[in-house]
Amino acid sequence: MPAISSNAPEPSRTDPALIRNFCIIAHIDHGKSTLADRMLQLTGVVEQRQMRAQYLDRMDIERERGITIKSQAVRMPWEHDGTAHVLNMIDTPGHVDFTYEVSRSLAACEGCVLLVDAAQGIEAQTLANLYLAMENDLTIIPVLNKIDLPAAQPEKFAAELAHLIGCDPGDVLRVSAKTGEGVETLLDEVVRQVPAPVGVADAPARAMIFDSVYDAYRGVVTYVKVVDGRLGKRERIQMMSTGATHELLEIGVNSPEMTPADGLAVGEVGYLITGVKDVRQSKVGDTVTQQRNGATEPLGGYKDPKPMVFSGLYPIDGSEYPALRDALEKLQLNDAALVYEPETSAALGFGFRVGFLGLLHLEVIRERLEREFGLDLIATAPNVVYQVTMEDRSEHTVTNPSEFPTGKIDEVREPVVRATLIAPSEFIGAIMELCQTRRGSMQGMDYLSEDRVELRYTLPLAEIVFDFFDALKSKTRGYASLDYEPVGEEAAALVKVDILLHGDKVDAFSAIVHKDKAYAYGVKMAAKLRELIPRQQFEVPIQAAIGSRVIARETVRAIRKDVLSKCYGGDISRKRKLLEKQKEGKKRMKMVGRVEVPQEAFIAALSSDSEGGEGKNKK
Ligand SMILES: Nc1nc2c(ncn2[C@@H]2O[C@H](COP(=O)(O)OP(=O)(O)OP(=O)(O)O)[C@@H](O)[C@H]2O)c(=O)[nH]1
Repeated sequence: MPAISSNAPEPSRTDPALIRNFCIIAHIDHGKSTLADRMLQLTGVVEQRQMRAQYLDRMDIERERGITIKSQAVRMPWEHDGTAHVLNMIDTPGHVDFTYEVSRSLAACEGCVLLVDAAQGIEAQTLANLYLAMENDLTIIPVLNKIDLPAAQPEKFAAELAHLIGCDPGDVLRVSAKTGEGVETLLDEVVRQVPAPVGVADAPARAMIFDSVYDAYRGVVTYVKVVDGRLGKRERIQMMSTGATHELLEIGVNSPEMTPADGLAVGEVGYLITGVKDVRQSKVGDTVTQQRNGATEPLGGYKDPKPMVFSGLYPIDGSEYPALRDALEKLQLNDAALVYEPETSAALGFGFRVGFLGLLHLEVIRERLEREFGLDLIATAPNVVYQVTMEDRSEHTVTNPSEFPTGKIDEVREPVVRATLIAPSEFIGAIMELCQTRRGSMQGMDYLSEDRVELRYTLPLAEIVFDFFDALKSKTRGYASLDYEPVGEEAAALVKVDILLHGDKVDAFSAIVHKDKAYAYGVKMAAKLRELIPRQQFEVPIQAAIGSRVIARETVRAIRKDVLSKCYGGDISRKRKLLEKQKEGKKRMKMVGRVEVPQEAFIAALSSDSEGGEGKNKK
């Protein structure tokens, strides 16, 4: 186990003036992990020979145990001008779904490395992360990566970056995370440019939680940055948002293995273990203090993560319902943002309505449920949260379209996002057209360089969650990048469309849509179901309706399926066998009023694969 290298001061005895806390922010694939690996190697935290093996081993363990044990913050020694410094490199979750968590991680740093691929230039996530870093007043070190690539255009993109953050193109560092070129200079610049943390050493301890992960063996591991005072081992600590107290079983730093220490002092970054089993008891953004003579004022704002997107999750095999409940419970131990409650649907049986931070979060959870827990699931179309004000001024929060209130509605509000799209300028028209059809309103447009452009839109979140990204990729041949952040709610002309089979509502297909799109939705769903529902012994009308007004109709014609028709003659046992067989088949049928529908039909109708068209992924 690599110990903290001998030239680095011990935790809790480090002079804050020698500490530098920084993170690397980048668009996906611009080389953040590779650069981090190179830094670990150069600072001697991981030996050259072990580098590859070590990281692959780790991933195996992660896979086997199904947990994330990747270090959230690594302590590295670095000598600059003959003085031993401590660099804490803090990892940030890269995606917009986890913006709150990103901003907490950034709040634990004083500076950041803004890494941009020298062959690609600035992308949407680069900007989103940059803005967060600016909000947190971080010192920004602009760096171009992959300068070894033949396709690299360092001059062009250095100018782009310099223009964006307002510096001289000559100040943009150039590195190759792959070959290691320029990385030493970068580490020196981190020491030179990033300010040392400041805090009051003899005040009551205040430490900010910037991450907490669940480990099957050790319970919750909480990552903190100590802002004031000192946390010592075996102390009793208190979570300031809830007042809950815990004994500190272990305190230490990652270097990159967990290395226990006596304590953590001002400006230091490390981990705490208290034996709690549920990440919700150790929330990102909360402040930790001592129980005795603790601080009275928590650090900066603490927010509960708020689910933005909801979907119903149902086991395809109804007997897997308890397994699904157990699996969700387990995932929640490591994911404070995951919320769920039981729900029943006439069409799909017993399941859960699950709330997610965004579409990526939904996909990750769904995939984990299927892969790690072996569940076969059907998910209803994702929907956002609507606020409905009735004429009598009562307010309703709607997370499930089938629960949309009936009666006199005054106003329906939906969440809107501010989206940033970056693409080569030849695609401006295509992007504008797409945003237009998704009810977007343009806020501005800037040229990043002569042939690349940034477009800013506000868009209803509901228009983005479904297949916006896929449509964008296919219209721009994969060249556009997208990022967005919630910016509140807006009133819109929204209506609920119900789908009725033989006069009975099918809850799983109710949707809240803009009134201009209600007709198209109704026609599409009715046509889809007509294909999928087998003929019955009577005629089955399929209708789409807004309230009591029918907006589309299809009909499944009647058929009499007489299984005995071939059995003239009188073999009673044969007849019985056939009737038994027919009964078996009916077990997999769901009854909607009088209509029998095979569950497969619901599943097929809900899966977006059957849609085709622009929505499908052409990555
Ligand atoms: N040629 C070259 N390739 C690089 C360099 N840095 C990273 N790469 C490659 O770029 C790809 C993405 O690198 P990662 O380090 O995984 O990027 P990342 O930003 O961490 O990506 P995510 O973890 O997916 O967000 C990998 O195939 C790397 O090998 C570089 O300096 N030169």
